[in-house]
Amino acid sequence: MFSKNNDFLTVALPKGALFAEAVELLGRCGLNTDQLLGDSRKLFFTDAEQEVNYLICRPTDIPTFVEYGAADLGIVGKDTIAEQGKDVYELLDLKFGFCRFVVAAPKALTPITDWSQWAAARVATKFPRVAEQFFQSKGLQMEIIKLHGNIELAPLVGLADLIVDLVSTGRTLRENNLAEVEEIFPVTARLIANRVNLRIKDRRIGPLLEKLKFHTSQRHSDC
Ligand SMILES: Nc1ncnc2c1ncn2[C@@H]1O[C@H](COP(=O)(O)OP(=O)(O)OP(=O)(O)O)[C@@H](O)[C@H]1O
Ligand SMILES: O=P(O)(O)OC[C@H]1O[C@H](OP(=O)(O)OP(=O)(O)O)[C@H](O)[C@@H]1O
Repeated sequence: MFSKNNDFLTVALPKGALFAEAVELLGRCGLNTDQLLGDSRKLFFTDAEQEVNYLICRPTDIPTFVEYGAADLGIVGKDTIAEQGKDVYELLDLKFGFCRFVVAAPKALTPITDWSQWAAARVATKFPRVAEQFFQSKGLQMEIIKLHGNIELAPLVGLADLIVDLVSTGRTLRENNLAEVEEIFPVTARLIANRVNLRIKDRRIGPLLEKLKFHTSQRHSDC
């Protein structure tokens, strides 16, 4: 059962691309993650011995669970944090989930050297806030079109002129005849905390944070 005992630490984990590495990192820090490794449809797990609850959440929902204190800690990409601007405390760069926010365009139209010719262009993205801020910093007022995925389709079918999206290997751009125009900022997974619970549960969060710092610094020097 999910424990509502206040001594328990509740950690929100992102299902999907970041899940396996998040679980592996917590395991390295001494948490018993065995329950998380099975093929289960359960959305929460409780480790009564270590007094930890784990919530399995959609990545985009992690900041909400943490902001409201339903989870004390969460693991989520910097992309999601930047886009949502929720009131959560970003504790640590976990140094996995490496990717980059980029502007991309149909390959034939790149490189773009003169942005003034793109004023009022249509930009498809899952991240309207990040896109808006980037183009505003260039003094450009673009028409931002919010999509929920497969953003690379938009320029191919004339829905948009440009996209703002995450790139890791670059394969999705390449296979859809798009090319990177400009990097916006790099992205990694981050540890976030509820601002109030961070103080109240310092006894639980402090030691875990120290272990995570140690293991993420090791990880960096491994690369
Ligand atoms: N190609 C990639 N390479 C590395 N990391 C990535 C890549 N794509 C996304 N990520 C990172 O993984 C996080 C989760 O991505 P994932 O695709 O699992 O979920 P999502 O579909 O974006 O979330 P949701 O289902 O809540 O909309 C992203 O927020 C980003 O930080
Ligand atoms: O550079 P690559 O290694 O090809 O990775 C980039 C792709 O990964 C992400 O998509 P995801 O798989 O999360 O699907 P989505 O389009 O539904 O967000 C991102 O939105 C790109 O489409």
